[in-house]
Amino acid sequence: MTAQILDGKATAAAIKSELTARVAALKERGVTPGLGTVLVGDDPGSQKYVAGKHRDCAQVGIASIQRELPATATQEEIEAVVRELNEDPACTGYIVQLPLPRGIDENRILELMDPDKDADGLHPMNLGRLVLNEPAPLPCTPNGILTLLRRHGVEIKGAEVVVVGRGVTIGRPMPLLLTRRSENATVTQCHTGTRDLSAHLKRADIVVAAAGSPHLVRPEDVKPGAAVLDVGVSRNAEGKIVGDVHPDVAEVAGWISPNPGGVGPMTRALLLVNVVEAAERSAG
Ligand SMILES: Nc1nc(=O)c2c([nH]1)NC[C@@H]1CN(c3ccc(C(=O)N[C@@H](CCC(=O)O)C(=O)O)cc3)C=[N+]21
Repeated sequence: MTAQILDGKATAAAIKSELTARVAALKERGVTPGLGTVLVGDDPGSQKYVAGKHRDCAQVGIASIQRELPATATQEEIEAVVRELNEDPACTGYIVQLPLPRGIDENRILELMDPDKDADGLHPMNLGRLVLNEPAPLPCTPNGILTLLRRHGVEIKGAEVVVVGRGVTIGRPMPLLLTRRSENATVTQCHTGTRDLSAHLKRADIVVAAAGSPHLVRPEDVKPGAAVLDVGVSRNAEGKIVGDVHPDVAEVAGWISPNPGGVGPMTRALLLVNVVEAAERSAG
């Protein structure tokens, strides 16, 4: 038996088609959602991700606002672009592509953003709202993972979930989403300081592998039938994506998210959801 696929590509396509109708309805009310992106430097990976986001926007009818700065841009120059997007009524939501070049204070840039235009859900105000159970744009990757599980009928309520990683975009917010009353999962967060990762993984009904450590999750550590989400993005010598989950895990797991084609497309789809929801709120 081999695991069933948590098909991020197909699920993202379904979400985008639902959004197309909501965007059309907004336009009839005179509001066009617009996604802004701020890209600093010329990292090919970042350029590719940002290009993908604008392609998604075009598909659902969201306007694109692209701002690019050279790798030599100063803190003040990046902040000026952020202030400009805060003021721009055509920009209903935006992201600052991370990471920013060395020497730039990333947190200061994020704090300067208008929290109501935060399409990533990573502004400190919105992370605070998440902790306080207040409505807020949700971090795209954790929300994408949750949506992927829900739409494949994987039971979250009561599940033992192990999150591997404690990064700001996935590891830290993921347990906050999973432990809401609406989800009711039980979460263990593991990280590089965890003494016995295998022991935790073996008990998990759902594994979210977001450590950025190639093939960290091995088949002998996975409970038969578990759902395993591979969020890791490392690259091998040929430039191909290597995930945090060993390919043989598919022989043991009940569900597995391919990588690519799993969590990545879902992250992009949930970004669009945040943009459309912000525009709907601003339309009243
Ligand atoms: N402010 C900010 N927000 C982000 O959401 C953000 C960021 N900065 N910095 C970088 C990471 C990375 N990230 C990805 C999103 C989609 C794919 C994706 O769709 N990947 C495709 C394949 C892409 C390929 O083949 O290279 C897939 O998994 O199928 C990948 C990576 C968003 N990030």
